[in-house]
Amino acid sequence: MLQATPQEDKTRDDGQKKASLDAWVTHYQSYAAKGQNASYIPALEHINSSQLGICIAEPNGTIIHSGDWEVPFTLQSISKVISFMAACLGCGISYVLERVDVEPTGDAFNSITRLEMHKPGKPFNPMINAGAITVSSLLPGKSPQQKLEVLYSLIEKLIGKRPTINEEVFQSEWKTAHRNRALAHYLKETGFLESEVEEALEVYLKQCSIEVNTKDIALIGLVLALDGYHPIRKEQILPKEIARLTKALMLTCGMYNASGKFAAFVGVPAKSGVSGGIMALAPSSTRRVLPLQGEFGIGIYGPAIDEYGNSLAGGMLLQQIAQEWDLNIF
Ligand SMILES: NC(=O)CC[C@H](N)C(=O)O
Repeated sequence: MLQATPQEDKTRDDGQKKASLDAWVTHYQSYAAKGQNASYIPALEHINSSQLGICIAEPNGTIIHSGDWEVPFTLQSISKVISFMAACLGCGISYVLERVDVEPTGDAFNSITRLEMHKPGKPFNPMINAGAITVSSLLPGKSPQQKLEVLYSLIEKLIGKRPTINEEVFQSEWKTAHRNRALAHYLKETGFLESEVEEALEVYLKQCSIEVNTKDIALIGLVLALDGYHPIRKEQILPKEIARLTKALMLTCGMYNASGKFAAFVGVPAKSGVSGGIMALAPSSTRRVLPLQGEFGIGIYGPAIDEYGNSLAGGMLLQQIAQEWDLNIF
């Protein structure tokens, strides 16, 4: 009996995956109208909120994408994952965990309440603003520029290009970051912040303003899925311990106070940002049914967010993919 060559099989398979993504993106795009852009950062308010795009990155270099996958957006809270990894790489896991815990809060990402309720005010985890501002202050380097350089070079290794900052978004948030300033002052008073308040904020808000597209974050997700191994560079970029710890934090705290629901009903490590990005990943699974058995990274963009700050249509799209492709890790 004639059989298709492996190459033909793969092409057909990718075509099927792309057709599924196209259909789901078209379907879920209409749900964006139920969400709203993050208006507390003025520069994000006027972005076209009906956009939805996705990119999948596989270890063999295959990239499958659909919709508005190429549109640039700012990392926002997705940057917390990268700064946490960079701080662990630079100072060691135990040093970082002396200053920030690994417990979910169930509170909004920018909440201040637990800092005062639980003495001595150690931030609960690095995926909420209090923890992420602390982590930014721990990055190696004496000045904000040096700390940011550490971050940029890790990102460059991960995505293969030097990141740039969206200056308009940075300025817009810098001028209005009253709550983040309050958090940073409180953390300074309790001794968890290692740099001056304005310096920590500059690093944190600039990392939030780094511009990416869905392919970039899918690649970062892929490296995490492979426990820190970069399949295109063929290099272990992060120690396995850091990659695993980061994935655990994404699963338990990455979708803010909807993290429990995501773990329960989607079941993959994911991290969102208020600009509408979601970085997710699928570790390999022998239980999984076709079409995707190996590890892969997922990048999603849909700027209309829900009450928790997660992309509304993007979250639904991720849930659909996880269900259809049997990605749930549990
Ligand atoms: N949830 C987010 O994406 C928050 C990031 C944003 N820059 C802030 O600090 O508020």
